[in-house]
Amino acid sequence: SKVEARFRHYKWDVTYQYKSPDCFKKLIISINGESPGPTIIADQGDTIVVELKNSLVTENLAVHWHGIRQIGSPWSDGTEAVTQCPILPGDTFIYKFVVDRAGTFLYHAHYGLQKEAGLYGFIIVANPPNFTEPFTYDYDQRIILNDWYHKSAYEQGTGLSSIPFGWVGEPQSLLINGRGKFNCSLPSLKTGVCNASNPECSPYVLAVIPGRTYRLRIGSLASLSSLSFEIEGHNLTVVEADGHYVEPFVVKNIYLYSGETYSVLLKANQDSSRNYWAITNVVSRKPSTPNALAILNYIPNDAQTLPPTVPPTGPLWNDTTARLAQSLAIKAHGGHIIPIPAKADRTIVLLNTQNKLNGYTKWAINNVSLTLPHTPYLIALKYNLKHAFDQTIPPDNYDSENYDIFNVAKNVNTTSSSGIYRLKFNSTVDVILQNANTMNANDSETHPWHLHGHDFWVLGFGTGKFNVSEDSKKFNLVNPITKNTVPLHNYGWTAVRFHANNPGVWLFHCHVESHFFLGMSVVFEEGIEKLGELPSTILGCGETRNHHRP
Ligand SMILES: O=C1O[C@H]([C@@H](O)CO)C(O)=C1O
Repeated sequence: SKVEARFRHYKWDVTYQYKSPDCFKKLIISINGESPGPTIIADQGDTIVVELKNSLVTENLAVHWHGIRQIGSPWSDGTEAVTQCPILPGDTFIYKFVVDRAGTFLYHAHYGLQKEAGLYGFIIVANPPNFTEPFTYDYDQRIILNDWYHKSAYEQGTGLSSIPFGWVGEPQSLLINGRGKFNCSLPSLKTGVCNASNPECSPYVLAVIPGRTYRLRIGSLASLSSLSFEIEGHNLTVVEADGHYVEPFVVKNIYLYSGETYSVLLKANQDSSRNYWAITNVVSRKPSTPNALAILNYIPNDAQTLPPTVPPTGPLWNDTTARLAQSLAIKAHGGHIIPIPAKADRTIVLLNTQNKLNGYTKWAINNVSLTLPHTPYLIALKYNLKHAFDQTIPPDNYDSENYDIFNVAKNVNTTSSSGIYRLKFNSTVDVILQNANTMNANDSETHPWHLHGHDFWVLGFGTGKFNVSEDSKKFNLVNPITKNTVPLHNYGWTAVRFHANNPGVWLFHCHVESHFFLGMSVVFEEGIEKLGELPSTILGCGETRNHHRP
């Protein structure tokens, strides 16, 4: 039984609204009044059409479809300054793309720091009807995790771009399916801004039927935090990661880095006379953000009845070993291994550093902090607008002999550039992400790296400085998982391989929103000459104004 590929049409109006997701009232960015936004539910092969109206009044907008490769539609990737001009206030932009693979994906704003303000959601793509998944379940549920700030995206962006540096700080709360709990009884709060009994911030309730198995699709779109998620008294069996089947493994808690998705199986096999806590907590950074709680409600108990127990506190924030172990445990499911090319045509080593530039704080890759151009790369490359961005090609390596990744660099100054990496079309590329100390002594952060336009094979993770001859021998070429987002653990390295076979221009960046904003990104181009005419709707800014716009 073959189902005809369909068009799925969405009409989204993006507006600011006053909402209290963690009981604290602030302006958030909504889609049709909602945050998290509506879930896109489609079948593999469907064409998604999103008519996106920017009703933010005074702000530009762009939306990225995270994990969708955009094969044949690189202009729909939604990356402002890379694949399109920003959508101006009052304008409507039409995103049109095919969801070519089944799995769990995300979407979120990709202009400035707007993801932080609440524009995010799920994309769930179902398999064809004759396809058998390597596991079974009774019900399919979704959990989207986020961290939450009370300052506006505008205020945060301005702080990050100022001298002295205005760091965004730790988030005020965490949200499970858009609900968290800020402490409204703090004496410093003005009356009326925080209301602990506002129904908008009542905990999310996951109702389960005793004995049944639930597939929980969990995704994180945190702006800063690495998270752990667990359900009191229940194991979780990990079965999918970033839209690929995983050789199942059982965990008590699952770590999620911003931009990752997982499916886990939850069996409702505990004491059905009571409810249980679900919690998410911050890991990797010293937490000063309260955990978010949700309720696992065994039907027919009252959903509002709080579990009789003290909520679990989650794993220790500084247990790097446990987090590395979970990264290493994720392998492609035996029946779903995507064959990996035996070797790479090119290896790019990317050193991640925190730096200064003329007194500003930046993040840099191989001592280059990316500045996004005013003319999107895709358009500049297609129309050969050579002045639109820096033609200097960034380095494939750093001075690894002389760089001490365990200490603050002697000279923390960096450079900035809008230069990009040009990849040979159809070549196989290895990227070694190398972490280092920040500008603070004894400090190295976790960075979730996300690649647009591709999935990559995860070759390996390690601690310390990557050693080419030793560590590359240990790459997993047997059953590596394919993903689009992967953590770079503190003081460690992460190696990935991808096939540069998707004509377009693609960001590869740290998914910590403020780090990307501060330049922690590179840009890959491949096969631009293979692209036909660009849609005129992506034009209109920078040097593209000279090209025809209807
Ligand atoms: O970019 C960052 O800046 C701060 C801190 O290093 C300086 O205040 C922090 O934790 C980051 O991730």
